[in-house]
Amino acid sequence: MPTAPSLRHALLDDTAAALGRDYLQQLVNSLARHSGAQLVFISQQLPLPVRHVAVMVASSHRHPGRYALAGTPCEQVISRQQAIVHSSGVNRHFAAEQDTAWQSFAGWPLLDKHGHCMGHLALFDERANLLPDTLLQDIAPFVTRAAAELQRLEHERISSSRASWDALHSHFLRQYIQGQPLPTLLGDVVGHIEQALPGWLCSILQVDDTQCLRPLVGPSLPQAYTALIDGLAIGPMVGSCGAAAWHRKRLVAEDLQQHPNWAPYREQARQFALGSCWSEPIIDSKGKVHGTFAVYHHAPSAPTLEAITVIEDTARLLAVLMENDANRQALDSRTQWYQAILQNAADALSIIDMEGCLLEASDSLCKLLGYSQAELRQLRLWDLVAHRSEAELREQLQYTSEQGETFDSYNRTKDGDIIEVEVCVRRLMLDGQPVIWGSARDISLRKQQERQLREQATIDSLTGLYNRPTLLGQLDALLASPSRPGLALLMLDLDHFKQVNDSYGHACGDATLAHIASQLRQLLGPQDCAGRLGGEEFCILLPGTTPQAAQRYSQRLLDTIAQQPLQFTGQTIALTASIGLALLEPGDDSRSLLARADMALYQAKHQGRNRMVMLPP
Ligand SMILES: Nc1nc2c(ncn2[C@@H]2O[C@H](COP(=O)(O)OP(=O)(O)OP(=O)(O)O)[C@@H](O)[C@H]2O)c(=O)[nH]1
Repeated sequence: MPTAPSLRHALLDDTAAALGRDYLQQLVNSLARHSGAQLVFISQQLPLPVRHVAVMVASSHRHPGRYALAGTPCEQVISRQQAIVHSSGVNRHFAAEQDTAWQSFAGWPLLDKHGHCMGHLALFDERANLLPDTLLQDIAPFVTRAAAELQRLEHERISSSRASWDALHSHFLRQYIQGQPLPTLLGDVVGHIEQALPGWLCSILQVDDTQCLRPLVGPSLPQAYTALIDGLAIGPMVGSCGAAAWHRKRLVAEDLQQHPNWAPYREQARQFALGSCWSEPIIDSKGKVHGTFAVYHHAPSAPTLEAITVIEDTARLLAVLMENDANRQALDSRTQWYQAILQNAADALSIIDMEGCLLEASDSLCKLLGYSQAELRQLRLWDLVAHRSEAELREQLQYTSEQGETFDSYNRTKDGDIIEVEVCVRRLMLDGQPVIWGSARDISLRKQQERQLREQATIDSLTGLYNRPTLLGQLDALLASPSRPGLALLMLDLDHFKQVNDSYGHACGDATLAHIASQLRQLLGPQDCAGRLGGEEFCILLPGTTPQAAQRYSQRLLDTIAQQPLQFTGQTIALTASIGLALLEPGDDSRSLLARADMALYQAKHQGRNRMVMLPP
């Protein structure tokens, strides 16, 4: 055995130019050569099962390969993370059943920068007192360097395995984007992991809206076990997955028979031969816990750094997939909802771009205008709107606000009919482009009804002449005009109309009134107007007339009535009427004018009927 400085120098010389695995090999060779030890090796902790190591580099083929630490002096080195030297009698430190001739032993733990033990450097010899007391000190810098090289190799291995995981993750994301359904993908992810890492039994659980666990994937777990988990509420002490989801952080139960969270489930764990369960919550970008990704082993086991990396990366991938899928589902149901609105809306809905092209049209719009969806998409707004030019409509598209506006418009149908519509428009952004959302309602019927109502309110339905309020309104309007041109007001009343009703019936009376109205209408000039004031009494306004012309008109009217009797159901009914005529005088208002005409009519009746009377002013 060389002296301490020369051992250090010898090791330094032998290992100076080496790196990584070469360094470790040179180190054990050099140490064996210069110490004279029969076996020097460096081990690495195995991920599984726990407390096993594998010899990585050795100075001789007498090394044990993979072995359990229990019952060996190496166990103390690794579990206590302490260097140990036995100058003699190390065979007593082996378990009784291990028959070994080793006398001298020295072991150093190889720690990573976090203090985690990666393996150890061991020296064995069958001779006692071979190793100097200063060995621990002398070799310390080489142990540090060996640990660094081991860690570097481990990082290299992890990063190359990570690169292949990353590639796998990209593959799954691509598959998802291409439309692969989520359940299939989750099954594929787990399948890949279980194939790459023998002994891993993976499961993906979902946390549902009621905060209960729902198994999604777990091909290698017994079905009866999966069924037990189904519906379990998450909680701070609920196994590994329930607790991981609850605390939103990884929960590693290395030994299910020991871990407090598994106390209620120990029997099941034994029954299904489950030894450990490491569970990682699946948390999306918004912090929502979608579920858990868990790894079981049949034997108790602790995850290595690499295993943790795989678990974390997988949970991250699952979070992306599950978050996107939830968004996709929400979007799908929203899109379906919009489609349902679009297709079932009573109003005609459309989305139009700034060029007037129809991007979307509801079935009700097709029905309203008589076009098919395909035909509508070939048309522009100006093909469908009547009475407005393309330029006007383009301008309106530009100035439509986000708040929206409502107005009446006219649409042209495929058959060329014009329909009146009430339109509601509003500016929206669609895929980053401004568009106009429009809703049109056919108001032709409403407008027609409004017109009818207006007519009913102004026209006497039996005769088609103005009714009393309208005629009096016309009179007021004429009197209010600043020029106040000459105006004659005729009050006409049928003679003995009661007898017509009594002799021929009420229907004949009605026909009589309509007959008189038609005769009256034929004699009206373009400025004149006539109305039925009630019963068999009519009123005629002759604006811009003279007394003579008004008298002539009155006489012509009386003559026409008398000379053109009513023909009713084969019977000829002779009719006459009386007229009271009043001419507008200065200072007259409608009341005084009407009163004078009334008075004149009364006199006409009194004087024998079938005549016209005009009272002097
Ligand atoms: N058929 C019909 N009869 C009406 C209507 N409005 C009023 N009458 C009838 O018209 C008649 C008016 O009778 P009177 O006021 O006595 O007038 P008259 O018989 O014409 O006699 P004089 O005016 O004095 O010549 C009544 O019998 C009313 O019932 C109507 O809309 N239709």
